[in-house]
Formats: sequence, structure tokens, C-alpha cells
Amino acid sequence: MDSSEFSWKLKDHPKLPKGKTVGLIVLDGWGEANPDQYNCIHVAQTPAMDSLKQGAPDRWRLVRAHGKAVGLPTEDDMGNSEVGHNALGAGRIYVQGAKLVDLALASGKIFEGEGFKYIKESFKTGTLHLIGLLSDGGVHSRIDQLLLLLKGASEHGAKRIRVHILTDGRDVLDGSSIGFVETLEEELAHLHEKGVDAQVASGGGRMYVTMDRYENDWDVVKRGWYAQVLGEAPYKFKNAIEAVKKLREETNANDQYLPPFVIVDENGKHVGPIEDGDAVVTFNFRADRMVMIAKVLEYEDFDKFDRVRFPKIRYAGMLQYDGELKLPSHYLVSPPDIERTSGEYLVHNGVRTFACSETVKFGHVTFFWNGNRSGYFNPEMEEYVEIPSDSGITFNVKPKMKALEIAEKARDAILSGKFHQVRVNLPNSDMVGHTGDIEVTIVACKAADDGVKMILEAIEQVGGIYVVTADHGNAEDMVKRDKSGKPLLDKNGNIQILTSHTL
Ligand SMILES: O=C(O)[C@@H](CO)OP(=O)(O)O
Ligand SMILES: [Mn+2]
Ligand SMILES: [Mn+2]
Repeated sequence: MDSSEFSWKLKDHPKLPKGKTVGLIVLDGWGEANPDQYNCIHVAQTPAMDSLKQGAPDRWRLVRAHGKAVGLPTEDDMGNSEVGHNALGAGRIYVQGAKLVDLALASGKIFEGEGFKYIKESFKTGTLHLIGLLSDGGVHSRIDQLLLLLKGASEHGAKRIRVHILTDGRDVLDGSSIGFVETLEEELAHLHEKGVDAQVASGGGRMYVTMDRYENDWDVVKRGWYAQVLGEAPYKFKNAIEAVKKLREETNANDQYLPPFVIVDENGKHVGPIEDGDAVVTFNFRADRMVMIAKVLEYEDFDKFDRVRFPKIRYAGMLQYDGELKLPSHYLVSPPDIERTSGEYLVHNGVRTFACSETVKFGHVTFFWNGNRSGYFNPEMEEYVEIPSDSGITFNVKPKMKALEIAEKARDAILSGKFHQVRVNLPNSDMVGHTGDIEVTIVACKAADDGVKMILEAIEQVGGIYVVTADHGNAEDMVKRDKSGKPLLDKNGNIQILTSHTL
């Protein structure tokens, strides 16, 4: 479109009346699957959602929230919050970070871009550090991309490389971290044969080390800083395979929550703290869980914890994670240019918006919704309310989370008459589904349904309109299955719990 033709003005809807309040509910991780005992949404009492499905079948639609339908590379890619909320908020499908990184690696353009040139300056005398999630989950990162980055960086002059791994178990099966570390170690051994000094230097589980989001718990990021930058951690090992195996056995932690560890040499010295003159790349493409570490690595002024030492490094993200903050300022691949999102249209058309969730999902209905931009388009027209999440717990301990509080805020916003769009994210089915705790996930689904009920009642009271949807699946299937749909068993005869999202 020629920019002179462009107008923010929206036409009236052909059918829906003007001036009605719209309640928009995103049930995080609420999908459709065959009804059996591992489908927590089916097992849970969910009268509000059932009444929608049964009471208005002509208005009930299944939507595709995975694969190419939401801009992911392949049909095997499960949906996730970032792509789900980006698509909902923008009303359009963008080729997402995962795919953009694939393309940049395949064409080799990643190594010609500004970001790579910037970090390359450090290769002569400094070390290249790569920090990120080690799995093939494809939600935040992919190990094949890391391996290509390692290879390409060494071909472009990196002589000393240190990898700081974050184990997954959330987008992939718990326990699979060992295999991913083995694969990484093989590639590092190849590099070694070619004369590159490449090793794993530190690690920890993604939910306990580094990958917090929306500033829920800075201690998570601090643990990572100590291990990665300062070289200090409660556990020390000679190699990463041993580290992951022993920590799983000895601390009983799962992959998501492994405690931080560092790799040390024969003299007990850390093999790779981050020093002045080094280069650092965070290799996750997804934004939310990289914003906090990007701030710590980049911001001169920083007061969330004592960094002890703030090395002068060249830092680049795989992508730029926050388009508003322009964070980080250097990146290897340009993020999808998500523009003219629905939120921006609304403020230009005099529609007042209220958005709410609890901390762990707050950015989903604000930051992701607005195309990975933090902040308001117009604070006079919008109000965003964050309900503080519990921190330092896994959510199977409190499966109701803040669903009730979110619903109450939404109800009050609807009844106040001040807003024409009230949007929320109810996190329960997703956050508790990720713990793999089936019994408790059932409680979580019920809690989300209670939230839906309260919001719909408020909408009915004001004669409004509602949309209830989801960003991807999770709680509707809690077990890994074979192709025919039969649950898979592990070597002890137990079912293999599925902690991840679904297709
Ligand atoms: O917790 C997360 O980071 C992802 C799973 O990796 O879940 P969601 O996309 O629902 O936020
Ligand atoms: Mn989600
Ligand atoms: Mn999730």
C-alpha cells in the first residue's frame, strides 16, 4: 500500500453493533484433543467452556495455532505464546523468529550482517560466549541453529568459544537434556580437531537460571550472571555431560530446574568466565525470556542486583528482543517487523482498552499482543494491569494461580463502562500443564473456567460481546504418544509425561 493511502480509520463492522464492550479472553495452553484421562481439560469440570461449545456450536471454531498457520517453519512446530499472541494481536501471520534465523543461516547472510560484524571484532583476542536454551523444542531456540552458529563463527575467525547452556525439559521431554549435551559435545570435539578451543563453560535449568520473564524474579537471572560471567556456582564439574547426569540424580531436580553449575579444569579453575574484550551472543530467537538477560548484559545503569563486575563486552542477541527499547542494540537477525497491530488501530479509533494478566503472562496481552513492544501506544486510551505472580514456586503448588484476581479485574473494568475492549490471559492450563502434574493440571483448568464464567457474566450484564480463544494447546494432552495415539511408556513402564505445548 502507498503510504499516502494509508489510514488508521476503521470501517464499521457489517454486523456487530458499535459501542459495545468486547471481552477478549485468551486461555493459555487450552487445546482440543481426544477425550481421555490424559486430557485435563476434558477431565476437569469446565461448565463455562462446555456451555459455549454446546450452547452455541455455530459460533465455536477450531483454530490452527501451530506450524505454518502461525508463521513457524514446519507443521511439526508446536504453537507457543509468542507466535500465538503476535498473531492474535496483529490479526496477521508473520514469518517468525525461528524461520528468519533458519533463512539467515541457510543463506549465510547471518555472518555478513551488522550484528555478526560487530561481535567479530572481538574474535582476535577475546572469547565468543554463546548463551541459550539447549534443545530442539523450537519455541525459544533450536540446537541445530546453535550448531550452525558454532560452525560459522569458527569459520569466520572465532578461536576460543564458550557455551553456556540452559537445559530445557519444558518444550521437550524431561531428561532429554543429556542427549542434547552429548550432541553439543560432539560438535565441540569436531571444532577442537580443527584447532578451535571450544567448550561448555556453565549451565543450569531454564526456569531456575537466566530465563525468567517480565521481571517476575531477578534471582533467576542473577544465578545465571554468577555462573556465566563471574564463573561462580554451587556446583562444579569437569564436563557438562557429567554435570547434567549427576545433578539430575543427586539433587533430584528436573531439566527445567537444574541448579547452576560451572565447568572447571584440572586445577579447579572455571574454564570460561566472561571477561573484558569478549563477545557474547544470546542465541534464543524468542523475546520474552531474553529481555532480562539482555538488560543485564547491555545496560550500564542497572540496579536489580549487584553484578560485582561489569565486563566490557560486545553483545548481540540472535534477534532484537524489544522493538520499543531497541534491546539489545546489536543482533544477528532482524526480528519480524510486526506493525499496525490491533492495539494501535484501537487507540487511533477512540476505542479504550484494558489489558490484564498476572506477571508470568502479563507481557503476553501487552508486549506480544503489540508486536513485541513494551509500553502503551497511548496511555490516555489504554490501561494495563499486572497482578503480581507468585515467584520461586512451580505452579503445581498453586494451580489456581491468580485466575480469580484477573477475572475480578476484568469484571470491574467491564462494569466500569470505561473500556470498550477488555482483554486478559488466563495462564493456568499452560503454566500448570508445563509441570507435568496431571492431577493438579485438572484443578488448574477448572480455575481458568471459573475465570471465564466471571468475565462472561459481566459481559452479559452490560450487553457486550465476547471472544474466548487460546494461543496454543498444552493441558489437553499430557502424555507422549506413538503415531496411533497410544501413550508411550518409559523403560520402567511409566507413561512418558508431556510437559510441552502440543499441535
Ligand atoms: O514458558 C515458556 O516460555 C513457553 C514454553 O517454553 O510457554 P508459553 O509459550 O506458553 O509462554
Ligand atoms: Mn502460551
Ligand atoms: Mn507455555
